[in-house]
Amino acid sequence: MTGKTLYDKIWDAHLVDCAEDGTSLLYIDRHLVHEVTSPQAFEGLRMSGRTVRKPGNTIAVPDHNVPTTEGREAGIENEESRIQVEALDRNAREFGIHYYPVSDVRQGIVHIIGPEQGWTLPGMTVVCGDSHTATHGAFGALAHGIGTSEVEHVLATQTLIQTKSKNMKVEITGKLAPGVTAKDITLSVIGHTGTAGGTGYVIEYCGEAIRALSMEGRMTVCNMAIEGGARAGLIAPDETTFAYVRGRPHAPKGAQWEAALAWWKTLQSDEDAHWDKVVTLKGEDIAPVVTWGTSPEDVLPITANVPDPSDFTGGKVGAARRSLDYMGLEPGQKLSDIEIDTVFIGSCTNGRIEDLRAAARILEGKKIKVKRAMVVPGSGLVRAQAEEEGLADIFRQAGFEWRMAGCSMCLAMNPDQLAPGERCAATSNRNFEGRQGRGGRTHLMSPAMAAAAAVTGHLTDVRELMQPQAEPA
Ligand SMILES: CC(C)[C@H](C(=O)O)[C@@H](O)C(=O)O
Ligand code: SF4
Repeated sequence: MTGKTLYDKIWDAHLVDCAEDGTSLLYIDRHLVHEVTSPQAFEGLRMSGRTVRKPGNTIAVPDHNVPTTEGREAGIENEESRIQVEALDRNAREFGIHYYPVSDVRQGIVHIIGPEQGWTLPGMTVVCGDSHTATHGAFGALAHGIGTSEVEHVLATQTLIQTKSKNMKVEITGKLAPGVTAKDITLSVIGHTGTAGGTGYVIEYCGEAIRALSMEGRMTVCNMAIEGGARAGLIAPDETTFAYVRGRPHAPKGAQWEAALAWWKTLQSDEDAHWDKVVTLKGEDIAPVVTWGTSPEDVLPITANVPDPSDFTGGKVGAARRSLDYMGLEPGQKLSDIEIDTVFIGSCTNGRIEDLRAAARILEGKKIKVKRAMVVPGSGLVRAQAEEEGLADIFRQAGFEWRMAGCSMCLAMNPDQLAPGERCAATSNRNFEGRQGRGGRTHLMSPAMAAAAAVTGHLTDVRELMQPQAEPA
């Protein structure tokens, strides 16, 4: 008998039933809810006279539609947005689930506050009506993004119908060079596999370069598993994970902590586990990257040039031509010559404290050369910590707007939007047409790279701005 992968282990531990055709019923430990994909689900419960099966394991927060300017408690102007947030307010109170309203300092992007509050723990099944639920896989939790009808199903039953995916291993060997971050890893993997490379798989990220990442970095990597087509992303829990989780408000305490820890330590893929697909990248080969097109797979090292559509084959020729047309770029142009109008630092990919620190390190003592730049911390607590550490002052002095927590310009469901043709260096995860506002042009990159673009006014190799590191004694 072959061994099990981490995915197999969590799956088996939550399997309630499996039909002959493979249709399975999984028990769900945590259900995270936001205002966009939940109104009809709660309405469905109401209409059928049902309640939430496990209100104590269900956590709601408004994030996509919330304004990020101060005084936002006064209300939301846009009617559609206001209706969604008001519905969540009402549903959370009526169904008695945990709730973090905008007035609560713990409010933030759902995928940031789950881990922050200790709701996300190793070995759990976590679901949310949101594709970037993959983020929680950084803890060695099996985290599925689900649709609104599934949200209703989980609310009512605390279970989810799934068929099992195949196992894919993505190994990043060796060490990252200075200036290279988790975002560069995850974008480079998608550049390598394509946005469909993970279709039908759950990815486990492993290897020395992954082990060396902080929890923040691991969340950045897993966040984008979905952009590579995978059902979920996972990283086996280790001492870094346990240290992050310990003491969080909803993490187990005392004897329960000890018992949980003993189980968590078994959550690794066995040596002889079977992998249906394996991808290996060398950490040393990964460069700071940026996207040039309208898909996350359109990614290149910052030292490269804009590609020529004729470099591609098949359907990609036309896709590249359309991308370049939309992005207003010429083949052969140096990526580092592309001028930027706006910088957006935030999102569930890169809106955590370490991301803000990395950007602030580049910005310290400098001024922005772009038309506008904003930092949108991923949660109220990230914002408070950044203020305490003096990062907010660095951002403000550089000319950045210092905002309240939410999804913001990651997808422009609130007033934070690009104008047609406006070009943005963004730390988020999707560069689709119109993603940040109709006609807006998005280049994805790491927080340090976004900060570098802010101070030079064009896409920039962050390594040119880094202080030389002192040699260790
Ligand atoms: C609005 C929501 C359903 C959507 C998602 O599922 O990912 C959003 O969070 C996004 O990033 O596009
Ligand atoms: S920050 Fe962006 S990617 Fe993340 S949940 Fe919000 S809209 Fe989706």
